[in-house]
Amino acid sequence: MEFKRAGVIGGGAWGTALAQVAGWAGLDVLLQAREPDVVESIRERRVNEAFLPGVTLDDHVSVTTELSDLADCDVILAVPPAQHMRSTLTAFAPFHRAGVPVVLCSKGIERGSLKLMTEVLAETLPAAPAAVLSGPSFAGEVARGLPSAVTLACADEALGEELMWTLSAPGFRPYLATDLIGAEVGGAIKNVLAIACGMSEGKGLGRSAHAALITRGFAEMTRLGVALGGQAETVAGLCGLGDLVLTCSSPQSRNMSLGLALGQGQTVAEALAGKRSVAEGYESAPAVRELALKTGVDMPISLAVAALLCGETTVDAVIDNLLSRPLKVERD
Ligand SMILES: NC(=O)c1ccc[n+]([C@@H]2O[C@H](COP(=O)([O-])OP(=O)(O)OC[C@H]3O[C@@H](n4cnc5c(N)ncnc54)[C@H](O)[C@@H]3O)[C@@H](O)[C@H]2O)c1
Ligand SMILES: O=P(O)(O)OC[C@H](O)CO
Repeated sequence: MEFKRAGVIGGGAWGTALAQVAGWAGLDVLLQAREPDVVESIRERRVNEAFLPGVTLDDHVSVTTELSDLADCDVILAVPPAQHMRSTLTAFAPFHRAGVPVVLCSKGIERGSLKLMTEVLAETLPAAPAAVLSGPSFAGEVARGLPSAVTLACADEALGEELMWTLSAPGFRPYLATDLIGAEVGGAIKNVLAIACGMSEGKGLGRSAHAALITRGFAEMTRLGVALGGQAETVAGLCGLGDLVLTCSSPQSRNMSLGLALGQGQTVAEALAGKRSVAEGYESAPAVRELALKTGVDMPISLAVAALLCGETTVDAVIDNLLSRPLKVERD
């Protein structure tokens, strides 16, 4: 099947960057944004000034506020914040045609249900073949054409291959996988771990602590991925380890910069005040904690971040607790 018209749901930074990539790939792209100011700024100035300033959009990209306008698209990229995925897909359901694939591009775990985005998709658009696009990719870099590589996971290998070619563009390289769970878990957990790395940076704990957090955090995301039915090899790819390294290494990351602010002494409310953009680690951390407790997976760093974000502890107590855990073998 050849895809010609892509609908992108979610006019935040990443939805806009992916619309840009799809436009470069030669697709006719319709970007759906909720905010009238976003639609106006793209229509009039070809720039999403609210969420992706400074990037002029490709001529193949047009914009709408209406989900119904995406009814004739032959592939959909779903890019709302993870906590709004269910309501967004439910609103889109009347306009979805059976068999039109949905590529899930958001990173998070739904609070309350503790579900992955593929589970949310299966419940809201059961006739949609699912794919997951996830990996180390800052929207601003991707939308400017800087090189990046991501995992594109799809259980149907032929469809996955078609989507891989469809969504590849100069500088944007999707790598194929079939393990959707592994791809999703990596993207969701790295956001929580990036908050921990930011805190460590903000407290001035040094590069050694940073490397230890990344490595032990990677062990946490791998354990959870495997417990949920994913493969350790997938988590070790771009969607897991790759994204963990990126997100934990740059204050360009909203999650890492939230952690930095907390490490420097701001409260959660102060650090999030006035932000229009999403820090998915903050949103998903309580669900990650519940999921770890439910599955019996040992995730001390993620649990500590969740406790801090929920106001149950302090940065200093988190550090003390992590450093006083019993010593153990490295590989368990
Ligand atoms: N920004 C990046 O570099 C990047 C890269 C890869 C993946 N992602 C993922 O993409 C997803 C979207 O992030 P983003 O960076 O594009 O967002 P953003 O922070 O740039 O913008 C916030 C988005 O939230 C939407 N929103 C707010 N309230 C909503 C509601 N009630 N219902 C539906 N949508 C609502 C806004 O319309 C806007 O699109 C996240 O899961 C994020 O982890 C982001
Ligand atoms: O800014 P963040 O922390 O949401 O990270 C953006 C992307 O997920 C990086 O791959």
